[in-house]
Amino acid sequence: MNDLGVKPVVELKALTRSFEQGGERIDVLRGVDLAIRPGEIVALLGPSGSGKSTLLQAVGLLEGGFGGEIVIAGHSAEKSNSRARTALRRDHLGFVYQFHHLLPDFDALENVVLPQLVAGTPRAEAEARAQELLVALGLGHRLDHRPSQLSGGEQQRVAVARGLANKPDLVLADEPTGNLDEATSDRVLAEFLSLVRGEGSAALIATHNERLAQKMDRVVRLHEGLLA
Ligand SMILES: Nc1ncnc2c1ncn2[C@@H]1O[C@H](COP(=O)(O)OP(=O)(O)OP(=O)(O)O)[C@@H](O)[C@H]1O
Repeated sequence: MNDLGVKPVVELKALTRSFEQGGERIDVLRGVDLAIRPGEIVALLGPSGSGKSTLLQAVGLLEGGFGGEIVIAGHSAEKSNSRARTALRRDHLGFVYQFHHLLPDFDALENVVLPQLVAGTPRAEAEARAQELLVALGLGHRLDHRPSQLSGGEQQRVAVARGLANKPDLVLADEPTGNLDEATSDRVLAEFLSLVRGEGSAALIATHNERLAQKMDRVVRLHEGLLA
């Protein structure tokens, strides 16, 4: 298929980010260019400290201080005020955090329902969607369990469902299975990728794991502040 004219879900143009540490300046990102097409699953590889989380924070519009340009679904983040950036995040992006970010006082279903209510989805619709995602991830019998009553793999599946709940155009994930054992990590990642593919979302997934990265559509590597 000729994809000329297909608008990327995200475009980074000459993205830079520096930090001051002990009076010294560290240039973590030194001019990163990246475009992700709709539905494309991209692995972001790089050693510890290479700037993967920093890059994901830029795309997630979670922090300022970046140079260059970030364009989400055709909208330039620099030209948007904070309200418009919040809307861009809500309408286009999903975040899969590690499972310790789940809300401990809410059960699995509610953890997936809440971000949808925040986005304005009516409760009945949000509950149906949450249930559908959790069932697809094999958690149909765990809907009313709180995170502390779930295994690590189950908690991470809830985090996956939560990240996909609002049907994002682009899912951002930072080491989404990093704190699971190898077999569970492989299983949860396979389910995550299959769900993302089924939904037609794009994804940018940071990982140290070369083997897991090979299961994605494209691998990009951060090296000395640039993407290879
Ligand atoms: N808020 C900050 N203040 C100062 N330095 C920072 C800050 N955030 C990140 N850094 C530095 O930027 C560099 C990149 O950090 P980052 O967390 O993006 O790397 P990473 O590739 O995600 O690492 P890991 O794989 O270990 O999570 C590191 O040297 C880190 O110390």
